[in-house]
Amino acid sequence: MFEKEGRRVLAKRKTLCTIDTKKSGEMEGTLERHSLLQFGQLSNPAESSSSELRNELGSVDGGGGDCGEKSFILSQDFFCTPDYITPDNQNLMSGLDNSKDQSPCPRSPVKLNTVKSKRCRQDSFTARTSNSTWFSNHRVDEQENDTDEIMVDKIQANQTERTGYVSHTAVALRSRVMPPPCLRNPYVINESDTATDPFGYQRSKCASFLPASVGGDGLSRYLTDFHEIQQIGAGNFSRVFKVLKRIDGCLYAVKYSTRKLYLDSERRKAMMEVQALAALGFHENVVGYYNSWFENEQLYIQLELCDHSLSKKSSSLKISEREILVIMHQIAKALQFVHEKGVAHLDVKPDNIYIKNGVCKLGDFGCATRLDKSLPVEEGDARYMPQEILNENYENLDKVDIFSLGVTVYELIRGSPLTESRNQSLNIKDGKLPLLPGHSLQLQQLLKTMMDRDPTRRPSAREVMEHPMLDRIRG
Ligand SMILES: Nc1ncnc2c1ncn2[C@@H]1O[C@H](COP(=O)(O)OP(=O)(O)OP(=O)(O)O)[C@@H](O)[C@H]1O
Ligand SMILES: [Mg+2]
Repeated sequence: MFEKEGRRVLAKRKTLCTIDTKKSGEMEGTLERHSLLQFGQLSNPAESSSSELRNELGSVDGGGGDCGEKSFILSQDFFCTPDYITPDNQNLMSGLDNSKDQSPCPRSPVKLNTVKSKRCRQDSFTARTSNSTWFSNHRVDEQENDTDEIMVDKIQANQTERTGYVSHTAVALRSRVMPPPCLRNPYVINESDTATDPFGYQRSKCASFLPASVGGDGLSRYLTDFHEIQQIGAGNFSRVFKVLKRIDGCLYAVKYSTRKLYLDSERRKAMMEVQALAALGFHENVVGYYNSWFENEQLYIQLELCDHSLSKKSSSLKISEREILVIMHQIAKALQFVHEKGVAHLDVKPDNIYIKNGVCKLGDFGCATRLDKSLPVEEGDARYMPQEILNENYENLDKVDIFSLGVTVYELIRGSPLTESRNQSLNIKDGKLPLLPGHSLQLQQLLKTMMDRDPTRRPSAREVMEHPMLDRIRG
């Protein structure tokens, strides 16, 4: 039944596309060109008019990236959004309140049609489940197209019955018409959430089905929704890009896995990062999370865009004690928030602390786990890990983060990255810090306790935050 209805949506999509192509006008020409570019159907995208557009856009976005879609991006004007900013103080919950702004946007019939046809294609399953009247109203138009498609379905069903084999095409087709699975988020600790969750049943029912090939048909959500500006970072497993979201005209960071995640188990593991971010919610010192999706066997994560990571700052400039205290205070605040939610980060280090407008944000939740040890533990960068975790003692995971914050601050004071050297690492893991000339004894003493070999003697995140030495920056 799902296949049939999905087929109807596809057929409807075809109908809408036909209507679109019959219309003429400047915007339509631009969009058509845009989609040709996107699907690689223009033989030479660098040619005349498109290179003109690229030049103009280059002056808007700072010159980075390939931008052959100037008119398309300028079409953001239709949506009444500010240009080229990442929303500040993005409280995701309050962001949902539409009641405040009732001002209407200018309408463009051509634009609306185009969006509608795209929507039908991408959100076919959502439309099917959420708007059954839409389907009943359009049944007649689609019956002709359905006939062929139902035949294909029948043949496929017969084949499956006979051989037990499900063809690749059938799986791909099903992944387009079945709703994506609802997964239980292991980082959400409030039991009552699951009790009242209307999707609880489906969650367990389809938890083993994680399609990761959406976009394999040539439709890329990343390219459709975002204009890539430039690469801003790379980790062991991912690349991070500064992007402009076409529909809201704001800048974001999009991180995607460099490795293809073919196995269900690999995808589940990668998803833990977004599940942790989603469960944590908004905090000014935690990098903001907006969205995530699988495409082409890769996980894409849309994040708040920050200016740079702390490692860049630490290697280029000497940091004053006051700045050190501010960083320590803000990351301790982030850790207190994270720990209070029952989560440990387990990869605190300068690379994973980002700065935005002078505010520190803890990022990269790829190793985040539950404090109650109900999830597997995968420790982060060994240079910042205390001895107990290397001995697989997971009793005080929150104190692992405190140790790593101590090492991070020590590295910032040193002004050069820690090496993998065994001696250096042994001294640090034993809490043996060399004297740090030019820095107060009080700070050095606090660092020593944060890096104590015994995790129970390390202060909690709250104790670090409320340490009297930090009064200097609070006042
Ligand atoms: N939201 C962001 N804003 C700005 N830069 C970012 C953002 N997210 C990541 N980066 C940059 O990209 C780099 C790599 O990101 P990230 O640490 O999340 O990737 P990773 O592959 O998980 O890393 P790791 O190698 O630590 O496991 C960061 O060090 C940072 O410089
Ligand atoms: Mg990282």
